[in-house]
Amino acid sequence: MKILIVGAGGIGGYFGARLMETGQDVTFLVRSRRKAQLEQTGLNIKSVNGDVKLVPKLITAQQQEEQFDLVILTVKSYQLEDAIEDIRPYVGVDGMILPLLNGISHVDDLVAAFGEERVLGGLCFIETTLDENGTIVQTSPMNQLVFGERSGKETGRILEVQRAFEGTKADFSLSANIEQDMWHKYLFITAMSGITAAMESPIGPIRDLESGQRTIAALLQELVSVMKAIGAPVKETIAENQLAKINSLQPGMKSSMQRDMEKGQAIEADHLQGYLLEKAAAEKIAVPVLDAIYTKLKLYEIN
Ligand SMILES: NC(=O)C1=CN([C@@H]2O[C@H](COP(=O)(O)OP(=O)(O)OC[C@H]3O[C@@H](n4cnc5c(N)ncnc54)[C@H](OP(=O)(O)O)[C@@H]3O)[C@@H](O)[C@H]2O)C=CC1
Ligand SMILES: CC(C)(CO)C(=O)C(=O)O
Repeated sequence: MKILIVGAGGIGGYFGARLMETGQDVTFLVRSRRKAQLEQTGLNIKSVNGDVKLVPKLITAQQQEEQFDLVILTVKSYQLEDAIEDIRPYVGVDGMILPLLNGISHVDDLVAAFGEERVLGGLCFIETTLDENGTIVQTSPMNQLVFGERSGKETGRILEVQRAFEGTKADFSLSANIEQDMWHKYLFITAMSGITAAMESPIGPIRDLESGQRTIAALLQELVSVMKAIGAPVKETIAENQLAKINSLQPGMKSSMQRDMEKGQAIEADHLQGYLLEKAAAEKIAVPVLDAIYTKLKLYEIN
């Protein structure tokens, strides 16, 4: 299977490298600055699951006519619009697009651009960031990528993808309910990134405070009310489940949004918190904790 990974950043570089290690035919679509860096340094992963240095196959937009069976999209939400145009020539008529972005609304954008059939569901649980040399640093053991047909069907093509993902050092799992998994991850990350980024602290010290526990629980309840009001396929007990998950994370865990803020980089506030805030307004649901967190994130963006 010919695989194109769009972006060789934290998650794209990591999962791409894990696939390269098993001999998969992986190419990275990158922009010129990252291309020059990767040509000089190679693709370097420093990981609790095993370090690796590889020589990646690289292409840039409009460089060639080649088409790919599977396009794995790993850009940030605010880079999606450009990325959609850049990948158009590379998506074959039977090609599949597997987005790994946090959030949900990118699925609609991809379906609008490429059609229902082309777009799979996907998400990942991993903590990665790039250091000053462009090395991908992965700090906690979890490195899970979940994928599936959005219809939930076990199609021939999804089983082929599953075969291509076998035998890696990461945990690639096929889901029969990826739509729901994506909403659950969206709930988790909107709460986790909002809380850690707004409080400027890893999760441990926040949740150790009673007021921190109450804030996290209240935020989860608000987010779930909005999701249920707009008909998202979330489980009845999901707020409690996600609170338990947040309480079981390693205390030093940070979100990628928080790491981006620490580096002074752009954040995905509108794609994550902002999208649900808009839906809350449309549904006339009060979301005071989400309001406060979003305000803090917007102030970061403005300043
Ligand atoms: N990092 C993490 O721990 C996790 C992140 N996520 C989610 O995954 C997504 C990606 O995050 P992350 O990997 O951290 O982000 P990064 O910024 O590390 O990586 C994104 C990469 O995409 C590249 N890119 C952007 N646009 C294009 C384009 N048009 N063509 C080619 N390359 C492009 C960027 O390249 P350039 O250098 O040129 O800007 C950059 O290297 C986000 O939605 C995030 O929320 C999900 C789980 C965990
Ligand atoms: C919380 C985490 C690390 C889980 O994958 C994540 O998705 C992010 O920070 O973007």
